[in-house]
Amino acid sequence: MSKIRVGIVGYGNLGRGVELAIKQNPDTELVAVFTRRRPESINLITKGVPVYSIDSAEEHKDEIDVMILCGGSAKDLPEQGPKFASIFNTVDSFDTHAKIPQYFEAVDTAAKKSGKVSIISVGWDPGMFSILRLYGDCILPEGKGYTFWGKGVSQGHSDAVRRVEGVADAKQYTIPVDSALEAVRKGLNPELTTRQKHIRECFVVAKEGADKAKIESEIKNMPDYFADYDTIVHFISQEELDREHSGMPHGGFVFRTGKTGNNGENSHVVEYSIKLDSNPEFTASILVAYARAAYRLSKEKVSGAKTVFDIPPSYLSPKSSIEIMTEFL
Ligand SMILES: NC(=O)C1=CN([C@@H]2O[C@H](COP(=O)(O)OP(=O)(O)OC[C@H]3O[C@@H](n4cnc5c(N)ncnc54)[C@H](OP(=O)(O)O)[C@@H]3O)[C@@H](O)[C@H]2O)C=CC1
Ligand SMILES: N[C@@H](C[C@H]1CC(C(=O)O)=NO1)C(=O)O
Repeated sequence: MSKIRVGIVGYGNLGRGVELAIKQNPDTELVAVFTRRRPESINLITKGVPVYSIDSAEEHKDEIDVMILCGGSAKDLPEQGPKFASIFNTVDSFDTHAKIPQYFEAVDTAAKKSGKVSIISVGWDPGMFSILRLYGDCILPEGKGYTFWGKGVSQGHSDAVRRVEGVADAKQYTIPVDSALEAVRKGLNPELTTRQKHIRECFVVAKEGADKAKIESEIKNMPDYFADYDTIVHFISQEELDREHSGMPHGGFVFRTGKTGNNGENSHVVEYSIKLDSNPEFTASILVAYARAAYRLSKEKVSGAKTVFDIPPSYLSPKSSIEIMTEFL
């Protein structure tokens, strides 16, 4: 059986994660990586896979079944998402939550015109956690939903900080407020603002001569990323960032608390959790599973933009539904 031919656009943390995830999925193969940098400067883990300039991607459109877009959501995907949807079947991890509606429309217009399928905002949040929130909302309509992340490294927020003028490198930690988390776990159904649920802590390497006060202000006031949070900014050296903050662990929780019964006499607390050693490698594994779904949808001549809500779970797996249903026994 022929393998699903995958391309990667953008070779950063997520791009490397996808390269590794493809090795763990025998029905897929990595065909090529596309980058905005000099291709010869990119050292892949997989020998023999070509690296091309992003500008040459269309020349390879007949060689690739699904292109996985690994650019940053803050600046890259708003342009790359629609552009690549006009040429390839795509999967991406766009995670600027507030901007997902307009991103969906832009990608949908391009994909419908090209007859391609594009699954957007794939990952764990948005992505898997979105699905868990939907289940909770549907199953316990008389209830409340809560999402907590961390403590861990948000790739989206770290990427957004790295794009600030004067920043050479950065990592952002998301820290849940313990008292909020415990109140939810106890089923107290607290009313919590965004600011009451998480703190954001950034470790930033400033470029030589950069205006640190301006950088700090731009971070703390950044709409959709930091403006609604209490944010701490530390300026450190590149050596310290590399030494103390090289990992990208993360994790999170999705809760649903609700009542059932004639007079709401029965209470329920549903909790899902993940604990990740590598945020990018875990996210990449989700992207590759959805690349399998995009491939199957393309064979059914489906086109346009889709979210994770539109994808039958069985399309993620190389196994049959019945096999999956019983294999845990
Ligand atoms: N939905 C979800 O659950 C999740 C979503 N994400 C999303 O994934 C996005 C990508 O994250 P991540 O891979 O960590 O971001 P990176 O900063 O590592 O990479 C982003 C892009 O920057 C370029 N790049 C990478 N390294 C360098 C470098 N050393 N010098 C110059 N350019 C570089 C690459 O493009 P090029 O090769 O073209 O230069 C790459 O595609 C995040 O913005 C986030 O939105 C991440 C985790 C979870
Ligand atoms: N999209 C996130 C994945 C989770 C983590 C997160 C956060 O820490 O704010 N929000 O969603 C990421 O880029 O890591």
